[in-house]
Amino acid sequence: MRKFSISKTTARTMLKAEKRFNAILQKSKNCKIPYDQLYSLEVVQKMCETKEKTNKKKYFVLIVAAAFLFAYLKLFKESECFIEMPSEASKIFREPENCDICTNTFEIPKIQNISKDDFENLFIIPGKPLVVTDGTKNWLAAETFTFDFFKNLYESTQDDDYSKSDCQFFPYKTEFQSLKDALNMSTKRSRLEPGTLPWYIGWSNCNNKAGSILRKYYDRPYFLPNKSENIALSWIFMGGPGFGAHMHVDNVQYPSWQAQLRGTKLWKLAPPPECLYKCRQLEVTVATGEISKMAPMIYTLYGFAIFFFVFWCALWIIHLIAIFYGKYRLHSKFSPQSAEVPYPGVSILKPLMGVDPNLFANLETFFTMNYPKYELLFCIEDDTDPAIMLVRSLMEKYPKVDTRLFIGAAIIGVNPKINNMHNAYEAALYEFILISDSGIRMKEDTLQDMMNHMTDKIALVHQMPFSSDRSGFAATLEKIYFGTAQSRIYLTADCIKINCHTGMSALIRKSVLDEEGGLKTFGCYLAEDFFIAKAFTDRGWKIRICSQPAMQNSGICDINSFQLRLTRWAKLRVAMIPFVMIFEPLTECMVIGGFAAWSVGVLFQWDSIGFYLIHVLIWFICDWILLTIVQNGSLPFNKFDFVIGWLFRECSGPYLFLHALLNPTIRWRTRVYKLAWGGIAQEIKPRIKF
Ligand SMILES: CCCCCCCC/C=C\CCCCCCCC(=O)N[C@@H](CO[C@@H]1OC[C@@H](O)[C@H](O)[C@H]1O)[C@H](O)/C=C/CCCCCCCCCCCCC
Ligand SMILES: O=c1ccn([C@@H]2O[C@H](COP(=O)(O)OP(=O)(O)O)[C@@H](O)[C@H]2O)c(=O)[nH]1
Repeated sequence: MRKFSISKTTARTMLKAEKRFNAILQKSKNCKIPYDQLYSLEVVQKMCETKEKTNKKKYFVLIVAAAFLFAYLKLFKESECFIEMPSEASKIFREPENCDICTNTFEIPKIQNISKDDFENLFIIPGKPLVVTDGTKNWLAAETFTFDFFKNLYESTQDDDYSKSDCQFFPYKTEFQSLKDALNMSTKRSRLEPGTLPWYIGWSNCNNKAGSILRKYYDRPYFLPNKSENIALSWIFMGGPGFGAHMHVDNVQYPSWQAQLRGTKLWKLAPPPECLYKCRQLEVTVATGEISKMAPMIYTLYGFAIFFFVFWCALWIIHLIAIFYGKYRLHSKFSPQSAEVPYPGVSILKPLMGVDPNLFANLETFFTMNYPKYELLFCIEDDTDPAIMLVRSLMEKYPKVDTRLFIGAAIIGVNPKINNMHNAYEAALYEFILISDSGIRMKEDTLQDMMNHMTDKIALVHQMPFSSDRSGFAATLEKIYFGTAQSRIYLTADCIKINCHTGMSALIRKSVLDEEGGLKTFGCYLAEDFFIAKAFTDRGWKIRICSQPAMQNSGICDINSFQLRLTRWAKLRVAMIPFVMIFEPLTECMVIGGFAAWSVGVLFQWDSIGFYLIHVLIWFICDWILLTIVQNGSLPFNKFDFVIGWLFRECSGPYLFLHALLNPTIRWRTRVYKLAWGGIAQEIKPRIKF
């Protein structure tokens, strides 16, 4: 039995009927009834009729479909596709772009004299845009192609097949229905005269006669590779400002170029939606005579991204050097020198100014040092300074310690610390000088440790600034700063032999300083420490840090004075070494993290926020490791205090540096100075009497 296209109910009925009919056939066979007699049955005749009718219907449908196909092919025989995709649907169903064509492209380069090979390799193959500024040299089109020229051209060539199906006309925002309509606008309007409606139109030329005339006025651009094909269809766009084409997709299969024959045109290239997070919008203004090819290139921003990324990598190397060098150099055990080679004598200069709550205890540590031969030379500028009383009481307490008190400063330069120490320096007995600031606390063996590092080629041994254990947030902050941000640079600089001597505690070979003219030579600088070390290294001597960090233990410990001190130091550094102005802020975790996060976004398309957070976390961990190395024992605060103190320091650091840059005058204790580039200081206000 044949099956027809039928509903389910009908199919079931037919199946039943078929079964019954088969049963009848079987019965008729069993009863030996011939088949031709069955045909006489009414039901069989009806069934045959239905089959014939159905066949006729089928033939009819086939004929109609063939007729439609024939008509369609006749009508649309020029179309490439059997069924055209509606233009809106083609945008939805277009294949996604490979974003490599626009990733890392921030600018459209303007180039001249480009070779065919360069054009092909640098722009065509990677699909990048460019503007060739000498693209239309020797063309007559720039002078010839005017509105009137096109009007005359099309009027004189109208009989050519002007209405070809591939002739396209874009009226944009104008009211024109066709090119003919547009070319018929008033002369005033065509010249964009004030008071007339603006216009901007574009069309593809499909007029063969007009095409061959047009081609006399321009050439194939010189930079197009020989093998590149030229499509005969030319597009012409003209009009005034403000009425240009809207943002659209040019669905062209080949790279295209556009010559700017008159005026200028702003091109905006937007990435397709699938590349929005990888590419950015580009803009370029193409001037008369320039040819632009659409696509981008890596430029200044890319250069910056590489710079920041490399700088960021260098900082991680500095982190590692500081950690490993700190572990190796700091707190190393030493064996005291044998009695046969006795320790040389040391004259210790203690410049004092005023009294703080810890001064007595700090000074006392100098009377109890385990060092065989030294003298203590206290220098106090002002004879009314209460520090005099304090020193005298210590001298009485430790009469066996060789101690002298120098009251009154020599005026040999602007640096008050040098002025204060000058008389004592001149009276010093020993071949080594220890300059030690008032807030420094010594351990019994600190001077031994310093002297142990004073080998033959070394003329200056200094202590890396750190701070003693004190309570309060300001003390925590100080310890975090000196044990992390400053130690990092200090240790790395010492490791790679860069001068970063801070003069709060420095053992100096006096003979070398005398060769430089003594302390007074450095009285013109506020940062005498830096210039002393520089003079030594210039003479071929080495400087190095000892294994014990300097324990600053001033009794004045508050956030404001700490920040003022850091700002003052920053001003000194900037004046002495101007490159610090740019590089120092970049050594800050939060600042370089931001730049590096941006860089990796540009260079590798990594997620900037995630990168930044990981950067801060690892930086934080490295700082914690370094701080524990510098402390070499349990810290006087817990991890939570460290987190708060560290965040405060890291966030305030860049601000303090900026503040230092914006306010270059320097206030140091009772005096105010200004610094010239190079570090020479000048006092600008008379001394303030407290
Ligand atoms: C790729 C890396 C580039 C690195 C750029 C480095 C920028 C510097 C960053 C941080 C600064 C930390 C510097 C270390 C300590 C400086 C402390 C300081 O400023 N001290 C000055 C003031 O000291 C007091 O001055 C008055 C005196 O009487 C007191 O007794 C002193 O305590 C001091 O004058 C300056 C000393 C030297 C400063 C040198 C700074 C340049 C450091 C460049 C190091 C580069 C290391 C690069 C590692 C790769
Ligand atoms: O006018 C001054 C300023 C400072 N000093 C001494 O110089 C050393 C460093 O001073 P300060 O601690 O103020 O400098 P900082 O370490 O903050 O740069 C200390 O011993 C001060 O007593 C001095 O003798 N006269």
